[in-house]
Amino acid sequence: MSYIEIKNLTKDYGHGKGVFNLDLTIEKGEVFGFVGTNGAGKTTTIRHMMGFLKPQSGSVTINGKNGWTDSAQLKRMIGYIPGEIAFPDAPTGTEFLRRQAELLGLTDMTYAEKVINQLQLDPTANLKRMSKGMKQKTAIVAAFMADPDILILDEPTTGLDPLMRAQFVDILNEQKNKGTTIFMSSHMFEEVEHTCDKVALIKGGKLIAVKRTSEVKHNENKEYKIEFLAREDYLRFLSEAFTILTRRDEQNQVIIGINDADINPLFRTLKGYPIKFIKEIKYTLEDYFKGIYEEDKAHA
Ligand SMILES: Nc1ncnc2c1ncn2[C@@H]1O[C@H](COP(=O)(O)OP(=O)(O)OP(=O)(O)O)[C@@H](O)[C@H]1O
Repeated sequence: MSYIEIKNLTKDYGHGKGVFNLDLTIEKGEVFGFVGTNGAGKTTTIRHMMGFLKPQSGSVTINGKNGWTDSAQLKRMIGYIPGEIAFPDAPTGTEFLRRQAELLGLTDMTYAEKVINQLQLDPTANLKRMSKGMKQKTAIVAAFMADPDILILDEPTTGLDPLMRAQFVDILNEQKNKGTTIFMSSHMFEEVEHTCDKVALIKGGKLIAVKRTSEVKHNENKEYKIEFLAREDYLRFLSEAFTILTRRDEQNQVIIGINDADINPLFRTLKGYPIKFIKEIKYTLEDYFKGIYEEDKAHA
């Protein structure tokens, strides 16, 4: 049995909204990204995982425990960041975190303080007057402070500036190295591409595909952009035996598609050409899912 199992999960809000027959499995220690546009069903799925919603049909099981009937027990072992943060009434961030720690039976605040420092948060501020980013940072500290075995994070970087996003990725990676199982939603592929082991795409409440990020990174089909210094060289190259994907005549530029096995012949050929530059165009997770999306549309 997988560490987290979502089986046939359905919540039909009507008018095609909700989640439908969702199946997902997450292994212990895996970092799993859950991507979808606004309204795709990410929060609905996560709220079922946290036991805030009862499945209409299907189930969520985490570490052998039922997401609905064992939810009190599960909540104690999961660090959770909700999609919309609504803090209980507390005068300051510090007081809120103190109460959270008390609820969790946490006495050692060393790790909480480490995260506070990493995020450069001043928790002494009035909770109600905190900026969106500060609130988000406070929620991150609250979710991480007990150093839980599972983290369920609903768009955790909302409101964080790029520098703080990078800090957050560092904290995630520390957790990943410790073996924490992490499930995080996002509406951006680039955000999950470098942190997650696997990424799932949800659209209209249905699972479109799941992909291991290493497979995308190590894709053996590459694209290269090459720009030639002289027109005649550019024209001469067009008749070589390479797959030309795009021609940009006015810039003497081509984009070629090539398999790793043919890289050496390419560079041998290019020795006879004065080129301005050659650059690999990285194949991204977004490229992969765009392809799946298009196929899905074509079959719809
Ligand atoms: N209680 C509800 N009653 C009716 N419709 C709902 C309810 N909760 C959510 N929905 C609808 O279900 C769909 C999925 O919502 P959900 O919040 O899960 O999306 P999401 O992927 O988290 O989106 P976002 O990125 O905007 O947070 C949306 O169209 C939403 O309006």
